[in-house]
Order: sequence, then structure tokens, then C-alpha cells
Amino acid sequence: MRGINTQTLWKIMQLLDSDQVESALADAFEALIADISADLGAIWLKNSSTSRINSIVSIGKNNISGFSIENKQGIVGEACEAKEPIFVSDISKDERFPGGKDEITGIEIKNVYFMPMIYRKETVGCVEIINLNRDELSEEDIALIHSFAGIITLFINENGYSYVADTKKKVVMSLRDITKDYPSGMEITHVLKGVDLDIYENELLVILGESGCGKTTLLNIIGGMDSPTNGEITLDGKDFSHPTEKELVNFRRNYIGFIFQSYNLMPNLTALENVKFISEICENPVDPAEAIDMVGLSSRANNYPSMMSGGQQQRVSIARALVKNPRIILADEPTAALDFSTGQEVLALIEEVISKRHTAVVMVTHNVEIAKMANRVIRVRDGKISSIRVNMWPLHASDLAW
Ligand SMILES: Nc1ncnc2c1ncn2[C@@H]1O[C@H](COP(=O)(O)OP(=O)(O)OP(=O)(O)O)[C@@H](O)[C@H]1O
Repeated sequence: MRGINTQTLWKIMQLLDSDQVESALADAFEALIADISADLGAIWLKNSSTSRINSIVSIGKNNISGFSIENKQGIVGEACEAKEPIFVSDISKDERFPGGKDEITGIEIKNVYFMPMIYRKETVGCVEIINLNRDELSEEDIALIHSFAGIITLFINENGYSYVADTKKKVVMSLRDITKDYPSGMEITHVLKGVDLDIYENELLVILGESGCGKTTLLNIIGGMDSPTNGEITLDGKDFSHPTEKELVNFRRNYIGFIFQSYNLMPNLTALENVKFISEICENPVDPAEAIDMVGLSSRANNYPSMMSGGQQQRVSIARALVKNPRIILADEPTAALDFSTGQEVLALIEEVISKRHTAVVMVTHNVEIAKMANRVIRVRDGKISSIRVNMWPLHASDLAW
């Protein structure tokens, strides 16, 4: 019988001395999923104080980790209660999956395997393995899943690691099955191939991915600067899939703040004027002087961009985003042009904005260190979200190092 392969074992071993638990769990889980050729999966943990079961790591195209399951409900809860694995070989024939779909994610699944994680007779969570097309899991696959669940259960208990559910998360924007095609000559380039994503109030969502995978395209669609080819968008629960040009302009003006790598300030306007200029075109602005004060630049309010350092210019651009009182701030590589300590100060400011103003910040970066301060990290691969990780213990910007 096949054992856990060296790479998966190595990833699991890394768990033992990792302070980035979700990240290490996700890496180990990703290796297991690849090893057994499964499509998607999630690791769920039980919150011992509420019995709520939350997905803490998910691998695959859907935001499974954004979900939690109320006490004892759902099939994950069923597996946890029964303390027995549940294998559903064809969910279209199982009444627990109405319409032949997973009721939480809406994904069309062929089969799914739930392996409860049991420590000293107590269930601490569940490993879920999802196959979109495959018929059966082999005995070897099941043995691997069992070994994996056993090892991570031990690890989780050794480390006293548990999940505290956040029940108050409010979705600002939802994207469902978003695609984006660009014509290139006689061909069509499929840049986004079905993205599902919820953006929550009061969170830092970091988007990582290789160059050319579609991050900026996704950011542009979230910001209303580009339209998807297909898919649905909801804003505060209302459909926004087919906005008129006027609605789009209003959306960009009032809903979204932008922070760019290159600041994009008007050179002939002072710091305060750059911020005022934006405040005059939106509906519900903050006082521009207050926005300048919030970014710690009151003494520089009358300076022109050329008289300011890169870090100070980026602070002005944050004030300019803030002054709109936006629901979402989009930040495209906001620290890429800054040295380490200035970049860290800018990130600390972004952290403060999220905590004080409850704004969602969606940040694209190539810097994986920054992902450690995110509430969630999504990885885009070849036009799809390949994983979403919930970071239970985000670091403060001041604790980052690169
Ligand atoms: N307007 C466009 N017309 C045609 N192709 C485009 C257009 N915009 C982007 N693309 C293509 O879409 C793909 C994804 O581009 P995108 O800028 O979203 O990637 P990215 O992940 O942000 O890359 P990077 O990290 O290098 O900024 C690339 O192959 C790019 O060439």
C-alpha cells in the first residue's frame, strides 16, 4: 500500500515548527490533494465554544473557506457528530445535496469524502475531499486521507490551535463565475475563467499570483474599470452585473478608492488640493483636511508632490482614496516603489484605515510577506482562484520583514 509521499510528508513536517499555521496547513493540504488527484477540498475546524464548524483552508476554485456551518448542521457537522467518515459517491443521487450540487458553494460535484479529525474521542474538525468528475476514491487514497487527518489532528492539538468564528462578516461585493476574454488577432485570450469571490467589510484581502495570471484584470473588474465578459456581480446584495455607464461612473466615484504603485497625484496641486479635488466629485466625502490628518500629513498639506518623498506621496494617495469614504479600497502594489521601512509605514496606515473605517482593502502584490497581514489571501492561477486562505492570526504591518 502506498504511504504519504515524501513531498507531502515534508510539508506536513513543516507544520510542526510553523508560526504561519494556515499557510503551512494549506501547503500540506495542497500536496495531499495533488497526491490523490482530487479537485478541491477544505479543512474544517470546530470552534469548541460554539460548536460552529469553520473552513479554515480551502484548495480549489471556490471560496469554501468563507463558509461556516452552524451547530451540527450540514454534512460536515454530520461527519463530526458521527465521528465516522462519510463518502458520498454520487451527490446527484443523495438528497442531502439538493439539485445535485453542494448547497453551500453551489459547485457541481461528483463525489465527496468527509474524514472527521478525532483527538481523544473528541472531534476537532473534518477534512473534506471533493471530486468534480471522478467516480471513486481508491483504498490507497482513503488511507492517505486518514493518515493526513491523523497527523494534522495531532499537530492542531499539540499547538492548541482553534478557530474563533467571526459571525459578523458582511459581504460588500460578490463575484460569481466571472470570466474575461480579450480578442487578440484571430484568437481570443481567456484571461479570467470563472472567478467566485466575496469581499467582506473590514478586511484586508490580498491577491497573489504569477505575472500575467489575471490579478490586475480582476482588480479592474472589482473597481468598475473593466467589465466582465460573463458572470454576476452583486453590491450590498443588489445585482450589479449589467450597470449602465452612469451607474459605473457613480460606482467608481463613490464606492471605490484607488491606491496605485505610482501614486498618480496631480503635480500642479498641493497635497490638500489633490485630496479636495476628489472630494468635490463624490457624494459622501470625508473632510479633506481630516483625511490628510489621518495619514499624518497635516504639516505637509500645502506641499506639492515634487516636494514630498515617495512614502509621503503614497500617504496623499491614501488620503485621496479615503476622502471618498469608499466601501472598498483597491491597492495595486502600493509598496512596490518604496523602501522597506517606508513601505511598512504605508501598510501600517492601511491597517489603521481598515480598523477605523471598516473599509475593505483588496491588495494585489508580488510580496508574499505582505500576505501575512491579510485576513484572507487568494491565489490566482491561470485565470482562476486556485486557493483561498483565511489567516486567523494576521500579523501587524510592524511585524513584517522583507
Ligand atoms: N486589454 C487587454 N487586451 C488583451 N490582453 C490583455 C489586456 N489586458 C490584459 N491582457 C492579458 O491578460 C493577461 C492577464 O493580465 P493581468 O494584467 O491581469 O495579469 P497580472 O496577473 O496582473 O500580471 P502582473 O503581475 O504582471 O501585473 C495577460 O496575458 C495580459 O497580456
